[in-house]
Amino acid sequence: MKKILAIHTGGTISMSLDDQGSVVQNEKNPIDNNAGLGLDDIEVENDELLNLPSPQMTPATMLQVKNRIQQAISDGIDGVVVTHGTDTLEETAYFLDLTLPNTIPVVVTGAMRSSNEIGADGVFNFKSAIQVAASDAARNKGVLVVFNTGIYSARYVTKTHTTSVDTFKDPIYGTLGTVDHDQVIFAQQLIGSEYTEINHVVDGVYMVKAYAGMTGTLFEAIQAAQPTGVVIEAMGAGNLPKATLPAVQSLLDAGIPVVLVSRCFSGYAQPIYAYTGGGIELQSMGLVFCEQLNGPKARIKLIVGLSCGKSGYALQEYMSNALS
Ligand SMILES: NC(=O)C[C@H](N)C(=O)O
Repeated sequence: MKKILAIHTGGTISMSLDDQGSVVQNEKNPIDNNAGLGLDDIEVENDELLNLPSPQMTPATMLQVKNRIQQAISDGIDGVVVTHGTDTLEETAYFLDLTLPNTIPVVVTGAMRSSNEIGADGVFNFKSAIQVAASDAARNKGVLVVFNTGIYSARYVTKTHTTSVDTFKDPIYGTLGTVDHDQVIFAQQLIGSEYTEINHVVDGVYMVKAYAGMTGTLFEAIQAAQPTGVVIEAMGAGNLPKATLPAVQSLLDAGIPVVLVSRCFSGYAQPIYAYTGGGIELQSMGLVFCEQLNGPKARIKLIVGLSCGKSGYALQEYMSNALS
């Protein structure tokens, strides 16, 4: 019999609707008793590690989850499920993907409707995640996100809708697979995987989104805060308004790594344009293009890279390698 560890961290999956119609936290997690799962051939052990709405997750709490999983791997567990709030689920999932060895299945899930709402999706997603975590086919696929029958790579998956149960999508590659009743089916392989050992996380990695008419003000404020790194969600394929350039140059001159992604929902950030503020100029200034990641994920990767001591060329290579 496969043994799966379910690590609960909070979020709507652990919450319920009160008499006023507000979604509130519970002291006792309603899904940690395995009731109604109907999975007699899988042993599930529950660990209430955290009980946080996911906007309160931080890189430090992500590290706590990573350390708990690493301990479970040493203890010989067959697979791990992490339940999590959906707002920052993609960040924790990618953090785990970057920092855990790619061996046993590690599956992150959550819910969009709290436990006592009509059509609550928590138990269904929890069951699907356990099925994937217990599946041999899910090994060596990196950290996975299972939601509303879809199986996604943690590297690309993102929350696309504020309330729909069909919120998680991979805008570049689609699903890796699906959970259909008792079957776990994979249609795609994971290409490339790299894991980085860390035992602490750096602070001071900021993220800012570009907009029409942007000037250097936000970059100056960030520089005044003595950042360890900056991620910019640039426009289109990777361009910035020219009024931002002196302040961005000043960050680079101070030796602060500045990573560029696109603010577009899908596609790749690439140095294509040669006009002032275009990607070609930004790359020659020293900004690092991070091709396929969205802003929050590029920020997680920069935190992981800096936390394991990477700098200079090694950090640039790490950030621009699309397959880790
Ligand atoms: N659906 C959810 O889990 C959203 C909730 N605000 C959270 O992330 O904790």
